Amino acid sequence: MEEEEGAEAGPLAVVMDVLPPRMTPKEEGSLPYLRIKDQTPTILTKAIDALHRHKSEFFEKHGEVGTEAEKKAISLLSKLRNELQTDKPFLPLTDNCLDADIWNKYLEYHHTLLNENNKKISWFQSPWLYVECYMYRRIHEALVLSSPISYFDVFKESKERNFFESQEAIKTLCSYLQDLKKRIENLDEKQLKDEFLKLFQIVLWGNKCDLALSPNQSIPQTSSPLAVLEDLKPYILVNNLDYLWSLLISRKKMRQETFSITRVDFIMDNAGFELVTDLVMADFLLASKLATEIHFHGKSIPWFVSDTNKNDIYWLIEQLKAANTKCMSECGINWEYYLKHSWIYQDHMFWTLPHEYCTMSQVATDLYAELEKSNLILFKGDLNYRKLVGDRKWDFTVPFHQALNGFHPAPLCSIRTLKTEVQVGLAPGQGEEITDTDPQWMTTGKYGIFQFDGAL
Ligand SMILES: O=P(O)(O)OC[C@@]1(O)O[C@H](CO)[C@@H](O)[C@@H]1O
Ligand SMILES: [Mn+2]
Repeated sequence: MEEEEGAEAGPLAVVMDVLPPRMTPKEEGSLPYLRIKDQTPTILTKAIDALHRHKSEFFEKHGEVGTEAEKKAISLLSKLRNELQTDKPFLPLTDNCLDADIWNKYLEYHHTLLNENNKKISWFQSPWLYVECYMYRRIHEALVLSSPISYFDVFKESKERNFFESQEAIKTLCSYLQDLKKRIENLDEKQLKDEFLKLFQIVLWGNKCDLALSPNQSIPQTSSPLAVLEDLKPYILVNNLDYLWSLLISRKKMRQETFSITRVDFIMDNAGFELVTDLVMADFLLASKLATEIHFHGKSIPWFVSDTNKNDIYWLIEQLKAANTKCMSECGINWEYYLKHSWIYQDHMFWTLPHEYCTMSQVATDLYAELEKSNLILFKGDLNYRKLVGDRKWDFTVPFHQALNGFHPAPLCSIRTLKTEVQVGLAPGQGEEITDTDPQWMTTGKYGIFQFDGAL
């Protein structure tokens, strides 16, 4: 057990005096160790390759200054890769971005936690969540310091490739949505619930597609995403979708008398196919009147290779509008309109800090207050889950509510395929039973959860 860090958690330290230790790459052979050792250098190498490939574009746009900037960014990223591989201490950020101060304070704070046996804040000695987030922030710093090409997203091409390679699945989904919207008014409650459950499962399995886990390969959705849902049901380890349905349908029924709005927030994860599933779900929630207001929360900088930022959404919509399949272009036109008029896109810097979510009410008071206005917050993906439960070595049976450690802005649900060894809220014996038949169950993205917390 680890002592809670008062400086970071503030008053929370009083509520929770002991917490399980955080995941860390310290131990050779552990999953965090292997991911930092093998996967992150590959991600950096691919980022460097992306800059190389755009050399002539930088020259055409900016002349010699562009070429110099490309060289500078490459040398900063190579230096970063070297720091990582030789386990050098973390350096403070030197750019002038708004969050640099918070990052540097976080580094200082981790220094204050050090004791005799734990000598430095470095790539293999620090909490894994911090190490990974720090790497993506340093990649951003390398670009920021390389003006005039600071705008360049080193992961853009991989995100775009995922979209193109998932064309068939995207077409199937768009066509399904357009057809569903035509008949939605005539569905009875049971039929509507069936569609709700079906689309949410598509959203869940869409999270298999992240690119940080397999930097060398894109995982496109080639088969029909709808046809495989029944076969995948046994892999849903926690299924609280009924709570989500009860919450939204009861608000819809009572809305006339009591509630004026039902607000659903998506804390988004990956671009490409997964993003399409989010937009399909949002469109369905509004068309079915299960929700009246949708907020999307994206990342403000390139993050964990495939995470969605504002440009990725607008790029996707342009692609859909230009598609020569009617259902896709219709989705593109509708979603562009919704983003102008009703869907709200926000990208708070907190989402790209290394902090676990139980600190949000102190570190990002404004964002916490914003989320308190929601009626249901959907946290997409593995990284969001790690931040929700603090990336700690919890027992499988610890209740989700407890692992959230005081983070309860509104009813929330994690929708995540398992890619790291963090999981709470399982039935007694459930985790051990799966380990017997499938020892890799926590890391392959084969299993998923819909895990809800909140009052109904
Ligand atoms: O959040 P996502 O996109 O579902 O997954 C992100 C991820 O692949 O990146 C990290 C790689 O080590 C892990 O947190 C996780 O496995
Ligand atoms: Mn992601």
